[in-house]
Amino acid sequence: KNRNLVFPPGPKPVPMLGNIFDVRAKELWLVAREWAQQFGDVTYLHIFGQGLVFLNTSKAAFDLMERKGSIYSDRPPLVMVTELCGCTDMVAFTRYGTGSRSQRKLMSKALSANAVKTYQPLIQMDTHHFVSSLIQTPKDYQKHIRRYAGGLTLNTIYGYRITTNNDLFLELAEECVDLLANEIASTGSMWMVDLFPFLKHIPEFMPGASFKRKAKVWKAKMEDFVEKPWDYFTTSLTNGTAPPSFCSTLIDADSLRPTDRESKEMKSDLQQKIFDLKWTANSMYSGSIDTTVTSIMHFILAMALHPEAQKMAQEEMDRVVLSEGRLPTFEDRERLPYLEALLWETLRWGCPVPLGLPHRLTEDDVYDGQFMAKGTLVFGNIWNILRDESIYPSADSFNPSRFMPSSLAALDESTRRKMDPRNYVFGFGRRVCPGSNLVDSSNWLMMAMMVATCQIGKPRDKEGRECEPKVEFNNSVFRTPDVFDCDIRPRSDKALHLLARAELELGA
Ligand code: HEM
Repeated sequence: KNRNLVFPPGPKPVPMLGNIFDVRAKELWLVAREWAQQFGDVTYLHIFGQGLVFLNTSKAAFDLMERKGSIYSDRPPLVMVTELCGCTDMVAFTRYGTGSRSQRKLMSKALSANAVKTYQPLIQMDTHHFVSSLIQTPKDYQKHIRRYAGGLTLNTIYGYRITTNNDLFLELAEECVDLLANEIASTGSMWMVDLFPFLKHIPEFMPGASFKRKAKVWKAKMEDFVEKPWDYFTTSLTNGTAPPSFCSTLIDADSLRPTDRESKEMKSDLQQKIFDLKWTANSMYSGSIDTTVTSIMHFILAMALHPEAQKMAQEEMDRVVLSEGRLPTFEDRERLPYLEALLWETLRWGCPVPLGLPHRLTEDDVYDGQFMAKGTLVFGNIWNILRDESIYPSADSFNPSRFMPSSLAALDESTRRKMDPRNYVFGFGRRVCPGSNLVDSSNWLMMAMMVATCQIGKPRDKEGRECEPKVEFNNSVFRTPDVFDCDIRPRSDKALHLLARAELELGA
């Protein structure tokens, strides 16, 4: 409409196809950072005319996704994820409107800072169990982390207790979350059917319709992922054996057995409530597993690669907590500033979801004289923001001291506020991650317990010499390291003794 308006700058597209050859499925954030360095605050690309925008600075991300939240909060209408694989009502994919709002309301209730306090005993028990298993079989560290992450959510959400690393619900969840992140809704590779929705009508047997055959298999898995834990919950609720959980606080057994006394409207309200609850529960479950696993793996990696940071955290822990003959609890948080700094730096350095999830623009917009069309997919370039040298000098290095009160005190208030990585790692605006309070608590205790009881180092060769671990990232949405070699052992007999005693006390 206005010929003076230009799109934001970006890599040169080829005719018709656009930037299809610039966008890659794995570690797209590395290329997105190079674009940020070349093109500035905002990068624009298109694939077959579908606009993609990367907001490369905290200012651009807040100006648009926060301040203009009413038009930057939709999600893309992905045909493959929603219509073909049946995930329309998973919160991360819900369109902006009443559906996503009512589910988010339920989640903010369940995951508010106050509500999370009520989960602390459970978090404590699962964390102790995790650390004990880690010390017993350190080589299986990734399996233990997965069990911890899945177990904690299954327990808090459905009241389901995992008893083995091969639990069926856990395996199903892992498979489905992996499919979602790396196949069905992978950030860097789009399905043709998402760009050309009419393709969904191609019959399954036709050449080129392999996506439909895949979707059929995946849809069945996704149904199990949503229904099976829910069935477990409703059965235990009607049997009267359900322990307290997110679901049990929001619905009672009588509501699951509607009688003839209820009017049609009451029945349909109830059905809607059950539907919302079932999908909200699944959304929290699916949203928490890979992100939690990723952030804990980053911590183990950081400790293996940076012994000086581990030593400082251990010295603080010994002085403040272990000297009192006990292990850390949530009450110690204020008195452990280095551990706090370690938590922040691990989130910043590791950056579990480097490009967040795409937001969809619902009206044409102009930012700094640059035009963005309705329908553009907008990514907060969290990776680039957390490596901004003006906020985090020597941004590629792991340096928790940058967040110590003494370093922060030397900065002005606005820079201090800007530095907190929790402003960015959980995304932006009205779709910001609802799990941040839970992560803040559970990751803190996890790190505190590992610092108190474990010695984490680089792997050793046959002669016992330290060697560099091979670290690779092969994911598309989450920055999860592939399993890497490392050396994890108990810190001391004292730590082992305290752990055994605490486990007895907690009944973990
Ligand atoms: C270190 C851990 C975590 C990180 C770094 C993280 C990060 C994120 C990010 C970047 C987003 C996208 C936000 C946006 O679109 O702007 C997101 C969305 C989401 N997260 Fe998390 N998350 C974590 C843990 C969790 C946990 C523990 C839960 C649940 C208990 C959870 C549930 C969700 C859900 C349901 C969404 C979709 C929200 C929506 O679309 O409205 N996340 N998360």
